[in-house]
Amino acid sequence: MSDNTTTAGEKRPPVILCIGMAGSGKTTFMQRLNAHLHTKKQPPYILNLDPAVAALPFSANIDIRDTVNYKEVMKQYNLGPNGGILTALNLFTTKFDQVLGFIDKRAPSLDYILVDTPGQIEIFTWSASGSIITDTLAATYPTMIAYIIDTPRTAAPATFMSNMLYACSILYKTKVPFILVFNKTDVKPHDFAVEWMTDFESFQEALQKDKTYMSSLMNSMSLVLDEFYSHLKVVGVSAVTGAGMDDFLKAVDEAVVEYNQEYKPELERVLEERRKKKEADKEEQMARLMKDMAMEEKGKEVKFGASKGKTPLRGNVDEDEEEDEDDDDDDDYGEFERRPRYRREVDSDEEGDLEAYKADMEERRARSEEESLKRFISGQRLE
Ligand SMILES: Nc1nc2c(ncn2[C@@H]2O[C@H](COP(=O)(O)OP(=O)(O)OP(=O)(O)O)[C@@H](O)[C@H]2O)c(=O)[nH]1
Repeated sequence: MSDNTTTAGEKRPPVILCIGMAGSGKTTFMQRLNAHLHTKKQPPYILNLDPAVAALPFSANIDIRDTVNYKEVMKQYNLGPNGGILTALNLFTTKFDQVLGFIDKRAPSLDYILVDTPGQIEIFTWSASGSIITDTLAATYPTMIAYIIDTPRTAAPATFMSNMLYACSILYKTKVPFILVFNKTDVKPHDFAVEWMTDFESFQEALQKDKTYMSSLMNSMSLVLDEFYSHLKVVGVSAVTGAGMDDFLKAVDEAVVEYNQEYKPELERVLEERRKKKEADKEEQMARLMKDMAMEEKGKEVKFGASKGKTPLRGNVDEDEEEDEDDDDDDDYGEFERRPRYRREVDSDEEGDLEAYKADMEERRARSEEESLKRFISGQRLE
């Protein structure tokens, strides 16, 4: 058994997301795995995310079809089958926090959580809801992708390459541990695939036999895939006979270790970075707010005099400062536009208004609490 408990002793069963091209045997594989785990007395918790599946050969604990009627969605939104499946998945994703709540409650008694995805692979792998579901699960549970491949149909180098490129794109998009499951090995063993993935030259040889214009393109792409193969776990299974199921569970254990050693620390680093950025943003906003408030206070003060029909004077200028004003105009005011107006009006014998204003200010000062007074003064005093 894998180490799937946290340091706090909470059990975190692995989540296996089954993904595969239509007809690769995804549903049959899920059925087989479910039966296999039942015989091992480790019944899995199953989520079905395919709203269009007519009948499931196993019972799902949470079924998207119980929440969203995909045919109704098609009718209501005037959509085709793919649009209907995508919209149904989107609607379901809006409730995924509740789904997670159910899983969290059951998690301590579980060993595995299996997720079946829509047959139209791109609806899950390239949709926002697919990413949200994967990321949400991976934030809490050791989550991995089991990419089901139809082995007999992948025996040609060109289809093999296409399938690998697709798998590669999913791996780099989700970043969770990845298990390549070569299914239908009862029809064709997957040894050729393992050889192509481990021995670059043997794949080159196979490519030589392909005389189409694609072969040179594939030649160069196979070089790129070399690095990708090193991140994969590969197993061969037969969903029909049950062969290879224990190998698959071993790969799951390895994927849990990989999740804990690579994905989780990276996730924590990203979360920490986000938290720090949020904090910095908050501080910046606060600083801006304080600055704006100080400006507002200045503005209010001008209105204060004006609203009483008085000279729109700048605030608590004490006498010493007033005396200084003639000497260093620019230093005191900088670009403060109200300054010339004040000077002009004081110069035009409005000392009466000034006296009234000062008395008013004294009254205000007396009413204010010490703290707000300090803020007021520091906001208004001329440096
Ligand atoms: N010989 C053999 N046939 C298999 C195996 N797994 C699945 N099949 C057959 O492959 C066909 C497709 O299997 P499904 O499980 O429906 O495939 P799927 O990927 O779920 O298909 P969608 O529902 O279209 O996504 C069925 O006829 C299965 O019986 C296997 O291991 N060996």
